[in-house]
Amino acid sequence: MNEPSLHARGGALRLAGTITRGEFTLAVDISVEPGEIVALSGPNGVGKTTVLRFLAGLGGTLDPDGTYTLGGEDMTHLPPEHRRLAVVFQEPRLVPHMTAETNVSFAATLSGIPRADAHRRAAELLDELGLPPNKHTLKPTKLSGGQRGRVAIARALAAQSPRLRLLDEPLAAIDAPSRGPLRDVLARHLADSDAPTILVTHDPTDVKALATRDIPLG
Ligand SMILES: Nc1ncnc2c1ncn2[C@@H]1O[C@H](COP(=O)(O)OP(=O)(O)OP(=O)(O)O)[C@@H](O)[C@H]1O
Repeated sequence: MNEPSLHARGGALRLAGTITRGEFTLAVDISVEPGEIVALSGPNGVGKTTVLRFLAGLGGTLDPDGTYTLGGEDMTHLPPEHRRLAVVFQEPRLVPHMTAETNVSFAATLSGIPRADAHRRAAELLDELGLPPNKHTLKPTKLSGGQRGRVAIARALAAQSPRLRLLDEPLAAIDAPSRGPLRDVLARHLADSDAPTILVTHDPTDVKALATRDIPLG
């Protein structure tokens, strides 16, 4: 039986096999080492988001002969909430009844950070990502798209020791002048992490600044 992996060690990602989502199928063979940041590239519709959604447990199936492991542990049937992933999806998926800061601190506490530290960490991350202090206590519906995007990035960086980071166009909603500084914030935090990271982006500057390797799909 699969136990919650709250204290499971990190390790390499191995994903191989055929992923199916509705009518769409895609053969993948992806390995990412701890600390590696891999850019998943390819044209619109090739299946980048499908791969990330499958890894997060949000949809899609892997053929019975396929492999999805982290540090050797089979993740295929582990409930999403037990996978210890840090994710940024194209739609920010914030918890609607929580404030910006609570969305971030909640992710930190779920990862084992004590509540007081989690609040401090959330405030620091939101500051670092340029969310004005008077917006920290607002709920997502009171924030702009770019502000919600900043909260989603902060949330993905708040969890301690995630086993895998999945970043799907993390800077897509960010205005052009802020993109460079936010890319630097992301780069700094990712450099400190032992988790394997998969980044999906159409921006070559992101790939150059953030990724250590490119995996073309299709
Ligand atoms: N909910 C869904 N159910 C079934 N098929 C879907 C669904 N969403 C997308 N698809 C199909 O899956 C395929 C891959 O889509 P996906 O979003 O993974 O591509 P992508 O590489 O991330 O594209 P983009 O660069 O445009 O974001 C597409 O052909 C798309 O039509």
